[in-house]
Amino acid sequence: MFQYTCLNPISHVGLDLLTDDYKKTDDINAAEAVLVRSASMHEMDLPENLTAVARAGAGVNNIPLDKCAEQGIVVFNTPGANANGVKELVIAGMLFAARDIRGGMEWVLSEEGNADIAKLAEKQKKNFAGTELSGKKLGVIGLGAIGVKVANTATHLGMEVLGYDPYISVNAAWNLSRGVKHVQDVTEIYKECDYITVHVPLMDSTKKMISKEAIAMMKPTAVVLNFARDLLVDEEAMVEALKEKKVRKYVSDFPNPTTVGKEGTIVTPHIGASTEESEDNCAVMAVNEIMDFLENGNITHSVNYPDCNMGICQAAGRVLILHKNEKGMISRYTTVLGDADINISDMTNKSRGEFACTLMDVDAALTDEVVEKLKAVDGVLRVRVIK
Ligand SMILES: NC(=O)c1ccc[n+]([C@@H]2O[C@H](COP(=O)([O-])OP(=O)(O)OC[C@H]3O[C@@H](n4cnc5c(N)ncnc54)[C@H](O)[C@@H]3O)[C@@H](O)[C@H]2O)c1
Ligand SMILES: O=C(O)CC[C@@H](O)C(=O)O
Repeated sequence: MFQYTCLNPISHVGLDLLTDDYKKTDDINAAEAVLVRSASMHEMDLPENLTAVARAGAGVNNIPLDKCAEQGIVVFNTPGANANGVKELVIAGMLFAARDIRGGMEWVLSEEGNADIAKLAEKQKKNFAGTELSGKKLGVIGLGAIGVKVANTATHLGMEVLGYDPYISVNAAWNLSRGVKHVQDVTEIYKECDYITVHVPLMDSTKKMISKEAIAMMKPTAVVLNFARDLLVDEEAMVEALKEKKVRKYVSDFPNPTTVGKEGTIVTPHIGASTEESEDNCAVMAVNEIMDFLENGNITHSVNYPDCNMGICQAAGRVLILHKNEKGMISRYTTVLGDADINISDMTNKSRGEFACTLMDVDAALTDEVVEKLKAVDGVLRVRVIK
């Protein structure tokens, strides 16, 4: 029986995949797996029992990835599972910035009960006029799951699209419309674009990447959209630029005291991924990742360990070892198993930065003594006997 806990509401479409071998607990100390969305895990003590954290979403800045890795806890995310939901809201964000849809709706509500509203509207509508997206230049910074979808859709709206991503994956490049111009220098986007949208992960290297200097390069008519994370933008500088009419609008999905209610801001309550479809997709992917990890030791879409997969175990036993990426680790495991007269029938070893994993199928079940010897190898962070 595997115990899991949810730190945020997770769609039942995903949770329903869990078999009778899984039990939900509210006690994190009893849980082997955590399912989480945006709840911050940075201040949490990570219990001994915990072996896996699945983020039902893309951004993992709410999870202490290295601390988890050091404790042999594998962290997963669900790449692309909510990308369409975010893309659609980004397009809505552009439309809300282009035309005063909200002002117009508020005016209509303020005239509730006015029998002459239809006539009055014809006079008032000039106050809510705007511009069209077609023919405008859009710059997309970060061409991953979301950025590619936004860029491709914008080409269908008649926009001229510039994309910037020095680390673009082969898969993303394949999916990118040929109509998108791939720029090497992000300042081209800052200087030339009418709409600039950012879709990169929040990391030390991307914090405040939309800096005061970047904002100063923008056109006074520019609209900046941020559906990634608020800390990616120097928002103090942004609010100042909006006040001085040096940029036109800032559309953000991350409410905070710096931006809410400030001139030129349009802020939504982190609802980019809040669609039935995105929530279901994320939950299904997260639950499948957790089940394959707990039942088979396979790692798919991890963000702190390498991916590693040997399918379903057909041998007498399987063991997963999470360890430091150091020289000589495998020879130490094979020595322990050889000394115990246990043959390895299949094995895979993968590394990612400082961390690595070794998955081994063996011809005999491992005794407690052998497991203790594997745990005692210097550099080993966790040993999980799968079978
Ligand atoms: N508003 C929401 O509800 C919501 C939902 C999903 C994701 N997000 C945020 O959006 C981010 C992006 O999501 P995604 O699914 O597209 O992720 P992704 O990993 O598929 O794409 C991120 C892209 O950013 C690129 N990148 C990294 N550093 C860069 C840099 N310095 N300059 C340019 N490009 C850079 C990467 O190469 C990658 O292609 C997430 O990390 C998350 O913070 C928000
Ligand atoms: O879980 C959510 O609603 C937000 C998800 C989003 O911020 C993400 O990074 O995937």
